[in-house]
Amino acid sequence: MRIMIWGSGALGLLWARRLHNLGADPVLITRTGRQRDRIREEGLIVTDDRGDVHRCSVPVFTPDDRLPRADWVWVMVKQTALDQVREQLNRACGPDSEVWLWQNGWHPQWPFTEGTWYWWNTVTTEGALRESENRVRHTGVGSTWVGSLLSPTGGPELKRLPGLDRWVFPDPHIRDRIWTKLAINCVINPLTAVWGVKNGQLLHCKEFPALAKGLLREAVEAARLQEVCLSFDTLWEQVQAVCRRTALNRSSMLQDVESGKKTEVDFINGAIVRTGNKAGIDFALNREMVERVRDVEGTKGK
Ligand SMILES: NC(=O)C1=CN([C@@H]2O[C@H](COP(=O)(O)OP(=O)(O)OC[C@H]3O[C@@H](n4cnc5c(N)ncnc54)[C@H](OP(=O)(O)O)[C@@H]3O)[C@@H](O)[C@H]2O)C=CC1
Ligand SMILES: CC(C)(CO)C(=O)C(=O)O
Repeated sequence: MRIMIWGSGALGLLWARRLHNLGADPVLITRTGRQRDRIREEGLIVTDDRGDVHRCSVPVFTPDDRLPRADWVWVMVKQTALDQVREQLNRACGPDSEVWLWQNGWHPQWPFTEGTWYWWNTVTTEGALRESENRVRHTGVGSTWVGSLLSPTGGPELKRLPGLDRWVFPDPHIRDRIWTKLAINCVINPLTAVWGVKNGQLLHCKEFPALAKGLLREAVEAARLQEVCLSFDTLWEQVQAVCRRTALNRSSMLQDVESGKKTEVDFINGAIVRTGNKAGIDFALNREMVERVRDVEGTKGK
């Protein structure tokens, strides 16, 4: 069973070690030759959730190397790189390959259908932080769900990798789960990025409750347009719970802003705005978040 992890960032490095431990045959893909060579020379180093440090080595390539065929390709790049990777996948996918998409947010062309391969979407509540080219820290133990956006009964055969079912669960309603996470992210991510605060600090900001509830109301309405039924009250509870549980974390959007990278805002708040636009509705608060995050993107050095 060969699983190719396309994208050697936080999630990719975390899962490479986990798959290695499960006895799978993981292969990592890095964007740059520099990261590939570093992982080849030094291995990858994972600090687990208890603070113990583990080292392991796995085969690693760049997309331009000659790639082995993979049974499953786990695409673990940000949404901002997904279109580029999509065009490169035939370098590793055969007719029977299955592609798992691990991104937060909603891509405007989902569900993907190109190629002969199956496309699966996942949602994960794991937390991982990349500390260097070959080092990652497991910051939060969570679970992962996988399913098909096209058919509730579709999904990968998880038994192909014994032990995987400890972390990954089939979900016939993966669209609902994606939109639930997107709704939570549409509040926490832009506000932490724009105000420059950690997740827990949001709860102490005076403007937070009104703004968060306004963003959530729009998210619930957008989800309805995507045929997903979300409960506003449940989401508001979940947002506050995530802020408390991850109080000391810098959201992924804040981290991207701080390191001068493009954020995933177009696929989170932007997905809500686009869904509204198609129905002739202006989701003004989410639109404002897209604009405000774009304003701070690129203002900090790399
Ligand atoms: N980290 C987490 O805890 C969680 C992340 N997610 C989601 O998972 C996705 C991945 O997140 P995360 O791992 O944190 O992101 P990272 O930015 O840490 O990693 C993404 C990796 O993709 C690489 N990459 C970009 N373009 C290519 C390419 N063309 N070919 C190969 N590799 C490429 C980047 O390389 P380079 O650095 O060289 O640009 C980087 O190493 C995101 O959508 C995120 O929202 C979801 C839940 C939790
Ligand atoms: C849940 C949250 C907000 C945790 O930081 C997250 O998913 C992110 O940072 O992208």
